[in-house]
Amino acid sequence: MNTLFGDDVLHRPTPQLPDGAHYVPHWLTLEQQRWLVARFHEFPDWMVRLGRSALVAATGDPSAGDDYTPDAALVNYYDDAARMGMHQDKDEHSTAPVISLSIGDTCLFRFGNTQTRNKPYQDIALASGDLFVFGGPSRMAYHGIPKIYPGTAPQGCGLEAGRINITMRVTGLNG
Ligand SMILES: O=C(O)CCC(=O)C(=O)O
Ligand SMILES: [Fe+2]
Repeated sequence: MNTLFGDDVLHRPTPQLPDGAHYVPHWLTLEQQRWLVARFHEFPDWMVRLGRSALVAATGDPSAGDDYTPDAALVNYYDDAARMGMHQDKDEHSTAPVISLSIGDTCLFRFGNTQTRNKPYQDIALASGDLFVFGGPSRMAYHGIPKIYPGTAPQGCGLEAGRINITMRVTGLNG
């Protein structure tokens, strides 16, 4: 085994598991692991194009998307009771804008300041189809979702209930 702490060093006793639980050590070969990891780098071109056109629409600057190449997207599903606490999007090592698209139920989006998770903040109702961009001096603004408004998804948006939010990001990571 080609690892620093193989099974000979890091002893991994075979656990006794209850019915229905199955543990298969080393099921994936290294080649299969490499293949799977490589799949994570296949960010779809259509989403890069979507991100670029969103930036152009948001800023009104026809060249705003030229240097923008998102390499990650987070998709969150919110049911009636879901919330997201105030936070900064700071896992990325790039200062490029975050682009947020909303589909389904309207939510209350709390968009705050870059210093604290508390006031001053603004509450904005993000509805299905809305685009929100936070870049430049707002890139590190605290934000969160205190509330979903159930039953507000428009007919034809593809979602019967709940809300989907897609955020595109430039991670600035090579990994
Ligand atoms: O759902 C939203 O509009 C915000 C999502 C968000 O802040 C995040 O995914 O980091
Ligand atoms: Fe966020």
